[in-house]
Amino acid sequence: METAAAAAPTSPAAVIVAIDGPSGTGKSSTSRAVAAQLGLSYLDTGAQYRAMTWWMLSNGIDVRDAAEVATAAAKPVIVSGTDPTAPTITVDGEDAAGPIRTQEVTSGVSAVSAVPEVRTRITELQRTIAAQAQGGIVVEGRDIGTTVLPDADLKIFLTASPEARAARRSGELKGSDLAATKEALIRRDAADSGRKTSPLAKADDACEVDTTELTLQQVIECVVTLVEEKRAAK
Ligand SMILES: Nc1ncnc2c1ncn2[C@@H]1O[C@H](COP(=O)(O)OP(=O)(O)OP(=O)(O)O)[C@@H](O)[C@H]1O
Ligand SMILES: Nc1ccn([C@H]2C[C@H](O)[C@@H](COP(=O)(O)O)O2)c(=O)n1
Repeated sequence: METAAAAAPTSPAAVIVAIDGPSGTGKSSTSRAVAAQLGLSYLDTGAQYRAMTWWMLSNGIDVRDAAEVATAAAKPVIVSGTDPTAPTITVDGEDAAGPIRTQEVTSGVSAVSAVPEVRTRITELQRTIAAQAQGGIVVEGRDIGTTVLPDADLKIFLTASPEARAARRSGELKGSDLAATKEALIRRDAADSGRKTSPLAKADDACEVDTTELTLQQVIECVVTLVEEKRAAK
C-alpha cells in the first residue's frame, strides 16, 4: 500500500469533502456526481474495505477470525483510482471492481473492517490519497468526518429511512426480497455503528441531509451548493 509523503492541496479552490452515512443513503452516487461536476477527485472508501475482504476470502483467511485477519492485513496491495467518471480499484494489480460487489464480500466486510489493524492500514492509505489530490477530493465512507479527515473543509452525513434504502437497493438487485434486503442493511449498519474502532458516526460539525424524500438529483444539487459555498469562503 502506498505511504508516500503527503503534500497538502494548494489550489485555492481545493476543498476536502467528507461524506458519511449508513448503507444505501446515496453516498457513492452523490459523491461521484458532485466530484465530477466540480472537478474534484473521488474516493470510495467502502470499496477499499471490500477489496481487503475479497483478498482475505481469496487467500483462505477466516474473515470471522479477527486475529487471522489482523496478521494478514498488511499483505494486499490496494490501489484506488480517483477519477469520478471512472473510479477503479485493484488488489495486487488485479481489477477488483466486480468481485468486491459479491454477496460473499458484502456479508464479510463488516467483520473485516472492524479489525483495528485493517483500519489503521486503510486509514493511512486514505489520508495519503486525500493529501495528494491537489484539486480537492470527495471522500465517502463511514468514519471520514470523525476519524480519517477530521479537518475536512465540509462534512456531510446522509441519512434515509430503512424502507427507502431497502427500496433503492432492491431496485438495484432485481428480484430481491424487500424485507430481507431491509434486514440485511439494518444488520450491517448495526455492526458498522457498534464496532469499537472508528464506528459509523456523524461528526459533531457535519451537516445532516435526510434523503428519504429527495431524488438523487436533489441531493446532488444540495451538496454541490454546500461545496460551492465552502469554496467561495476559502
Ligand atoms: N435520493 C435518492 N433517491 C432514489 N434513489 C437513490 C437516491 N440516492 C441514491 N439512490 C440509489 O440508491 C442506490 C444506492 O445508492 P448508493 O450506492 O449511492 O448508496 P451508498 O450510501 O453509497 O450505499 P453503500 O454504503 O451501501 O455503498 C443506488 O441505486 C442509487 O442510484
Ligand atoms: N470508511 C468506511 C467505509 C466502509 N466501511 C465498511 C463498512 C461497510 O459495511 C463496508 C462496505 O462499505 P460500502 O461499500 O457498503 O460503502 O465497509 C468502513 O468501515 N469504513
